[in-house]
Amino acid sequence: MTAPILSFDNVAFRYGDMPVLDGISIDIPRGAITCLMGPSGCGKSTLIAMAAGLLTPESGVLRRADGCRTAPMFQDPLLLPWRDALSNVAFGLKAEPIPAAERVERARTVLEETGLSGAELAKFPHQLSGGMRQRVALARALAVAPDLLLLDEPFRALDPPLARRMHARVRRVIEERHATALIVTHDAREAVRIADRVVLLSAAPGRIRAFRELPDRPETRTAAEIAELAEELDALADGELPVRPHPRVGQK
Ligand SMILES: Nc1ncnc2c1ncn2[C@@H]1O[C@H](COP(=O)(O)OP(=O)(O)OP(=O)(O)O)[C@@H](O)[C@H]1O
Repeated sequence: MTAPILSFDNVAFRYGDMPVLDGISIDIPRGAITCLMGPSGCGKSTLIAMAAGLLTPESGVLRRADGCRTAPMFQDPLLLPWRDALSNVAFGLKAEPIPAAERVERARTVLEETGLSGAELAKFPHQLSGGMRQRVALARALAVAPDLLLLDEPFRALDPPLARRMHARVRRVIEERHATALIVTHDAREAVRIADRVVLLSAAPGRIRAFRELPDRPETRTAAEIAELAEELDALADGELPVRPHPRVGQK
């Protein structure tokens, strides 16, 4: 068994005196997509920020594999307002040992794959729609060829056909590069369309409520299977199905 790329061991976190996460133990295995779901305010974004190294657990241990390149994307796309879409993505590649012209070409390719091209690439963040800004932020995360993608509701502002294209794009990145993704979503169908495994958190302070390893590869799931699995996840989240105990979530 290869070591997980990310591992939470009894992690707790609080803002001031408000507990936000408690007793979080999860292993995130390499080469898979894990979706994180749970009620609003249960600490999903906080968990992503900790995984990105921006917040430190109050207690417990959070381990990232040595040399792991992490690319986070937060709910509010943090784009540089004085750079256009192309330059925002190319700027994210600044640390790469490649010539500037190549950075721009790579940025253009990834943006085109997220459905942005032509005049849109020269638009500044304030000239882009919310969905376009989100795609620029997603392109920036994908462009750096990360080992670990941390995506907080990355498809929220996209129309359904575009969201499905982005699901396929993210999956391709994961499979081609044997990368890993931890993705927050509120949408059980979306989770089933993209994920290998789903972690459900309870209401605040977030604890792991349930874990579900999904059968087969997402792209082979039929519409009927997607509907059935999504219904099951919703029922688990609503407490309508018994939660099976697990020794350590996600351990294979
Ligand atoms: N910087 C902060 N300072 C204080 N409290 C915060 C801060 N960020 C988040 N919180 C609080 O921590 C709790 C968890 O927030 P978080 O954003 O992690 O939840 P979430 O599960 O991602 O929510 P949502 O699904 O609505 O995006 C919420 O009660 C929120 O108000």
